[in-house]
Formats: sequence, structure tokens, C-alpha cells
Amino acid sequence: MATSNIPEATAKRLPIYYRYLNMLATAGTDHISSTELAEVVKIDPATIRRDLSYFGALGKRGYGYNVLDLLEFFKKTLSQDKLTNVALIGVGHLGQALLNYNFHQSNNTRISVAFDIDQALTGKIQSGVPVYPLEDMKEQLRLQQIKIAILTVPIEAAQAVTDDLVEAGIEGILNFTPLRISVPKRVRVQNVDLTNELQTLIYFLQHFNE
Ligand SMILES: NC(=O)c1ccc[n+]([C@@H]2O[C@H](COP(=O)([O-])OP(=O)(O)OC[C@H]3O[C@@H](n4cnc5c(N)ncnc54)[C@H](O)[C@@H]3O)[C@@H](O)[C@H]2O)c1
Repeated sequence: MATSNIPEATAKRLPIYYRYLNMLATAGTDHISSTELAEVVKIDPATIRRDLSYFGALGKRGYGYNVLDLLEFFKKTLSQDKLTNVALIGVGHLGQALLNYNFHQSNNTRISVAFDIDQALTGKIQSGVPVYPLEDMKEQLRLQQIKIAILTVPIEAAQAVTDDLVEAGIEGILNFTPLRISVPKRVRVQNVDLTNELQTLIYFLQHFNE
């Protein structure tokens, strides 16, 4: 099955599988059953088998999955076999935290450039990443062929910055702002909202705890 046709819920679990397979490979595990993998990643074995079946028969009955083969497969599927450069827009409290973190767990995804309107921040290198003035954004994104941006600007600036990102050819936006930004169909937006996550957790604790 083409990877673009897999269910979104499956797609969201792929990085989890990838991370744990990396750990298993580092620990020298050469094969693993879906039940063992389920224990490690805390996802039920039937879901794991179904998720992996979307990509063809990757496991062998009675043997399970070859860790290195599976890892290699996910590396390609998640484009982790090549470096993906990402831009950060808005180097405030949240933006600086992301710059500091800079996806250290992954060797293949990194924030390589940042933009802000605050002159106290621009023209400097922060956590190894150059911070440019917003005026340079479109030109730099095109020049550096960056297709993914992380949006950490105040809500009032979110749509205008998004419009510029779209104009510069960005294809994916990780949106931390509370605004549901409008983009053309070709652009994919992934919203991240820690307040929602916390409220969901509180809801589950209140309604589903015995
Ligand atoms: N999703 C979440 O879980 C979560 C958590 C915290 C904050 N946020 C959101 O993230 C955003 C940033 O929060 P913060 O606390 O870092 O704010 P902040 O005020 O500390 O930082 C915002 C930064 O954006 C810059 N900026 C303003 N207008 C800009 C523009 N047009 N172009 C480029 N840069 C611009 C500012 O100079 C500043 O450096 C806000 O929208 C906030 O609501 C989301």
C-alpha cells in the first residue's frame, strides 16, 4: 500500500516505533515479536501488527520482526535517512526552548535557521542557529530550500507570517500558536497545544480512573 494512504493514527505512531527500534538496535536486540514490541512501546500487539501490515509483510511468523530491517525501513519511510532542515519563526520563550533542544534525539532533523522581528535577537547565533530578521525570511527559505517551519510567534502575527511562509514555498508547518491558521491545500499543518494535552489528561483522570 502506498504510504500516503495509511491512516493518520498509524502515521502518528511511526515515530514512536522508530524511536524504540533505534533503542533496541543500540542495545543489540536483533529480532522482536509484536508482543515484545508492544510491551516496550505500550501499544497493543494487534495495533502494531495492523500498523506494520500497511507496509507489507515485514514480520515472519514464529520469528517476529528483524530489528535492523524494520529500523532501516522506518528510517526511509520517515525520511530519517537524510537530513531535514527546519526553520523556526519567533525566538521568544518557546522558540528559545526549542532552539536549545533542537531535536537532539534525532540526528536527522534540526532547526537550521530562525527568524524574529526583535533586533535584540537578530544577527546573532543562538544555540548554534543563526537568527535572521523577518524581512530576510522568504529569501532565506528559498535559498536554503527549507520546506518545514515551526511557528512560535504571538497569535496576532500568526496568519501574516503563515502567508509569507506559504509564499516562500513552505510545505509543512508545526503550529504552536493557538490560532487555527489558514493555508492552501498543498500545505500540511500540525497543531501542537500543550494546554489541550493537559486538559485531555485531566479529563481522562476524572472520567476513566477507577
Ligand atoms: N502550543 C503550546 O503548547 C504553546 C505553549 C506556549 C506558548 N505557545 C504559543 O507560542 C507562541 C509564542 O509564545 P512565547 O511564550 O514564546 O511568546 P514570546 O512573546 O516570548 O515570543 C514570541 C517571539 O515572536 C517574535 N515575533 C513577534 N512577531 C513576530 C513576527 N511577525 N515574525 C517573527 N517573529 C515575531 C517576538 O519578537 C518574540 O521573540 C504564542 O503564540 C503562544 O501562545 C504555545
